[in-house]
Amino acid sequence: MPSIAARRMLFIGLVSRALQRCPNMHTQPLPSSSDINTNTGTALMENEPLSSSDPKQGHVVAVRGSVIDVHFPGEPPAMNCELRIGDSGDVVAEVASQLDPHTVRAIAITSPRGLSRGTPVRSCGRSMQVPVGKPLLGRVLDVFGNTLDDGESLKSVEHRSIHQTPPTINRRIAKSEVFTTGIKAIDLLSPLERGGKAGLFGGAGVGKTVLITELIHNIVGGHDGISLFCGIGERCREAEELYREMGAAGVRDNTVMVFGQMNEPPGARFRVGHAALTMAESFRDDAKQDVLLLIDNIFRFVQAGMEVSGLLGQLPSRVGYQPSLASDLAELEERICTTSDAAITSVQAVYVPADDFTDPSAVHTFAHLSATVVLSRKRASEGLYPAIDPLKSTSEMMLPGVVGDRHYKTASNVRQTLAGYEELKDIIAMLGMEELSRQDRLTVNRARRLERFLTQPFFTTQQFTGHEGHMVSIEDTLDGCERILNDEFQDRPERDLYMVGKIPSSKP
Ligand SMILES: Nc1ncnc2c1ncn2[C@@H]1O[C@H](COP(=O)(O)OP(=O)(O)OP(=O)(O)O)[C@@H](O)[C@H]1O
Repeated sequence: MPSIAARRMLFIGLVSRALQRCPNMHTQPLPSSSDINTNTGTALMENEPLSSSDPKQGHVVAVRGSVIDVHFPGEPPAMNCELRIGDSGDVVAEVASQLDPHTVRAIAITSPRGLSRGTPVRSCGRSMQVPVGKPLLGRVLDVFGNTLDDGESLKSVEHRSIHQTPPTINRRIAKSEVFTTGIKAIDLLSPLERGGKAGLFGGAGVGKTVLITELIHNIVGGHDGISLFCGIGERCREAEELYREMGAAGVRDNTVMVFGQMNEPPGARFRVGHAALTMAESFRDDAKQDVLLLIDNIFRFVQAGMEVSGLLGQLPSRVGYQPSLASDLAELEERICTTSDAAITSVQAVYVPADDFTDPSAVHTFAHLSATVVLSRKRASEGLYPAIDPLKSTSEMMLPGVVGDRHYKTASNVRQTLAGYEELKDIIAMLGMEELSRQDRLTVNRARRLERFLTQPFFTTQQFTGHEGHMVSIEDTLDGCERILNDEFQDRPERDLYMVGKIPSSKP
């Protein structure tokens, strides 16, 4: 057994040998912030010719997947500065760290295919920019603001940096106003906040995308502001479907769609949320219009950040996530807020890996939201769609002063009844319904009818379910729940309440 001193010597030897092999890796002190020129001068025009004496020009010294090390003879560009690589500047990268006074490490936002050592690089002298303003309406864009539809290019439109600071505290306002969706289970148990952030949490295939599409259908038509859909790391097919559905619903003219889907490099998926927020902020701050921001899926943003962090060689933190998970997420989420000008209301789908709600990505996302709608695999397997878990879904709006006494009381009674049924399930499984007291049997009867009443046929699923879609007002939802809790449907079959909209009034 070698002594501690011998083991320490062995470790030091290994480290110094590794450092000799990669002389660029952290052997030189990182420049202090005063060494780095943050004002990197005027931006280079896209097709400006390169000149070998240009201090903004450098060359590639190493390429490892999406990680590109670039040497600049002069001062290196600042963090987050956009780099154009290759003679035509086709490959775009963003400065992610500085290795020594003349070398930066960048993450490719487009595919780095074809790059080699010595390839010329020019610094744009500014961070990545996207187009903003009214010309974006009705368009489908990528992370750079390039159009993905057949319409005109947006190159001549005003551009703005994707990196913006969140509004200061004195510009923010907090209002408690409910944002109705027409979906019974959401409006009753976890009402969304106007100008707030709501999350739709669920594992794979429990109905997040269907729910977000239905929200678009129900809200966008009645919303008199702008809607912005941001697709992060999901399937390209979903983008195409959404584009068609928006056209069919006649709401595309007031909508902007931005996509960085799963076939794009991690750098693009990591930055597409920032690009979408810059566009949303321009509508809020300049046009003073309310914005509805739908994000599918925020977990993919976290995942892209994890990939970028791994490529940069950072040590992973808990469950393999990037050490900067909390700050990456906060940087994005804190920009979504309501100011005295207008509001950004956001609904975000959150994939929960392996249905584990203690996963750091889910835990950190929870912290930013004012309403959480949790989707349950068990309910989905029973066909109780939308598979919203009534006991786990919550909202900060659920206060008598905000939603009103009647709503608060009905929602509490519904939860209590469903929680009571949950507790009785084990006893029923072991001993059967006969062994329950009369009161418990009544609870089971009400709870099963409530569960069925809270299912809802969606407009977006009517092609394959055969049930016609319904939007239900909160009054009709409260009325239906109260009638079930008052045992009006005690003797009616449960299936009569399954996949219906409102319950028709019994009064003539
Ligand atoms: N409200 C609903 N009514 C009927 N079927 C539904 C409903 N919601 C979801 N489903 C069924 O569940 C399937 C998966 O839904 P969806 O694609 O929305 O899941 P997801 O959570 O977004 O999955 P992923 O994480 O894989 O993207 C749908 O194709 C559909 O068959």
